[in-house]
Amino acid sequence: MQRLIPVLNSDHVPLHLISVINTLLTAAKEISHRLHQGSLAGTLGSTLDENIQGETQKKLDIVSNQLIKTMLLETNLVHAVASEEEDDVVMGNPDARYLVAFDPLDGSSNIDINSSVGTIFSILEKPKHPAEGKELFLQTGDEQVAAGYILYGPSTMLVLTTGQGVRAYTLDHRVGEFLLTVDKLTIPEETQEFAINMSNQRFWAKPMQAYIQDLLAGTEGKRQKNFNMRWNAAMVSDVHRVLSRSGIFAYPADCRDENKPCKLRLLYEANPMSFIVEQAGGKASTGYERIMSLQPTEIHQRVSVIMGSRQEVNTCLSYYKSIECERLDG
Ligand SMILES: O=P(O)(O)OC[C@H]1O[C@](O)(COP(=O)(O)O)[C@@H](O)[C@@H]1O
Ligand SMILES: [Mg+2]
Ligand SMILES: [Mg+2]
Repeated sequence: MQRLIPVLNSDHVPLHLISVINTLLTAAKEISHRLHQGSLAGTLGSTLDENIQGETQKKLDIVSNQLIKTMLLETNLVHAVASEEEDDVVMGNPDARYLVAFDPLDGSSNIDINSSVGTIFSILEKPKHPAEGKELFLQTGDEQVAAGYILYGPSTMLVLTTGQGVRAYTLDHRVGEFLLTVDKLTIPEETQEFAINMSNQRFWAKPMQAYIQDLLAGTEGKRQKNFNMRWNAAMVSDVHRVLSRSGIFAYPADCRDENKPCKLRLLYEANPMSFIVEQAGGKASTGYERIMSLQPTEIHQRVSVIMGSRQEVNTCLSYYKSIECERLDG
């Protein structure tokens, strides 16, 4: 089985970019170790703090953030980092080329129940125009030069794209290396499986309500087939299932809180996962526009997300085209 770095070399990925990816993986191996130690590592549970978005921080959110941030900045290859768990951008080497945005631990409510979580990252280059601080990261998803996630499940996996398709690697704990286990990940175009938090149903806009209603109607309804539902409550593992065996994943805008209509973050979650999904032949949209074409205005911006099997996403989007209603995400 091939190791990660020779694969990236054969894809002609620039050496400094390989080093940045490799640094992220060094941090991920440490996170994986601490997760596997569970209570023994003394890092389960919450802190008394909240992040900038008012969410309770788990101890492992903080530890993972610290590990990734410090290791990346120590390389001297990173110009700045932006993290879900940091209020502001953290500056690194002024002469370096790369910017890394990351969600250090995704699905962190799963930590204390010993269920799957992940790390998501997006790598950009310093823009050509003069920019400072947050402005550096206000680039569309199309500008990403690499994106990936590490899924800490029964095995620890890396799913990575540098814009040449998607490959999956599995961490061999005995040698401490990620080994290539899927050379070309592709999402089947059609599916009979969906992933959405159904408890928010009454708060969705009409198009999503109507679409899900037709899925639930099964063979007796318009779709004339039964659909299965799965929800792990960690985007990484829900999207990983979609990548592995087809499906549609959605966290649409809703009207629970008018100040926060969307849950998932554009820079740390939606853009990197959209890059991976599109590179695997799938599709990713807000319901109205392609996620990777959105011009970010804030680093912690949130966005409505619908992604997965191409034909199924198109079917879902047809409801947004045909049913008129006010947009909940403004
Ligand atoms: O609590 P819910 O509605 O099930 O939401 C789960 C969603 O929230 C998230 O956990 C948010 O990520 P964080 O844990 O990084 O805040 C997503 O991974 C997941 O899709
Ligand atoms: Mg997350
Ligand atoms: Mg997180």
